[in-house]
Amino acid sequence: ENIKIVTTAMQVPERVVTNDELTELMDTSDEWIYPRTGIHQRHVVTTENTSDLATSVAKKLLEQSGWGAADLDFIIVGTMSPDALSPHTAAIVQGNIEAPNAFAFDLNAACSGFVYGMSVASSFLSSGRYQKGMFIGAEVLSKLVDWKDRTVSVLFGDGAGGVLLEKTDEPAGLIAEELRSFGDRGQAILTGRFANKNAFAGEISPLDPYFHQEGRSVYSFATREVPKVMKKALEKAGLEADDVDFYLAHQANKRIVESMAKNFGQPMDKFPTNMEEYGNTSAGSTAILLDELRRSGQIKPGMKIAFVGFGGGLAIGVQIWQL
Ligand SMILES: O=C(O)C1CCN(c2ccc(-c3cc(CO)ccc3Cl)cn2)CC1
Repeated sequence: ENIKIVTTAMQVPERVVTNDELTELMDTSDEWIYPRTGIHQRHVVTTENTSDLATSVAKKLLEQSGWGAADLDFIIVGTMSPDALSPHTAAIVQGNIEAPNAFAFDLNAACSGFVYGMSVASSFLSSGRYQKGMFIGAEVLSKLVDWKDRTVSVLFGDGAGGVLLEKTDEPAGLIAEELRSFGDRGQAILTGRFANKNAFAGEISPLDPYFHQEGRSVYSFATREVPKVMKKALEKAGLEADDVDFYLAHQANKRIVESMAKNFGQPMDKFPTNMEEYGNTSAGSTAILLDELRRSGQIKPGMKIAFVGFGGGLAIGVQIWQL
């Protein structure tokens, strides 16, 4: 079954925080942050929560496509920073845009959330059970980091991006995917841990809920394991690296994206980056990049695009699409 990405949209909070502004909060500098990460600034919420960013994306998607909210069969939100466990963020969006025929749920695959979400959404459509769907990657990571911890708070940003998908007769759709998990290495990226406090467990030491990562081991995970998964997806697609027009990699770290491009012998302009502006927005990052490239006309129908997610879990997801 063929599937079309009908349109894309993004939403980032107004408030920009530059590396220089962070030096007022903690002992850091642009000279430390930028060379290691490629990040100059990030957008941070002031009043909005994850569902607000996602709702803005949803409204733009409907406006741009001419679809009515009642046309939607489902709304999936990929997030590791939901407003709450209940109601889940996708349900809040469904209520906000008044989409009576859409069932909604969140999925959490951390920074692979966009790819895993596109996999689930496209599978719903390929099954023939549903016709029109919305997938949004949305994060407010600023609530998960300790803003006194300069090793991680400088890496992340808030933002959301999404797509509308529908079945089509056109020769467009998912060509191949490879989704992998590495649960044995999960301790390398931690956040949002909360301790059990039931009346029967006796004294439990509280867990700190903040973001912690073993930068070096995640870095080597990303540079060693991700290329293997990309090669597997290309193999399944019967494609060579040169056949793909753009590789949209999770925007965690510019050095990692550069090493991927080098690994595949591709020019950097096939591995566009925008972490300079947004930092790492986890499940939002690939969707935001896709929207910017579609709006600038760099990504067009007929192209072959690879989405490459990697991060918390640890997990990796690669999908190759024919637009
Ligand atoms: O300390 C240093 O010199 C540097 C500072 C920057 N580093 C890293 C390492 C890993 C990540 C990362 C994080 C996530 C979590 O969403 C997902 C995916 C990745 Cl690849 C981001 N930055 C390496 C060490």
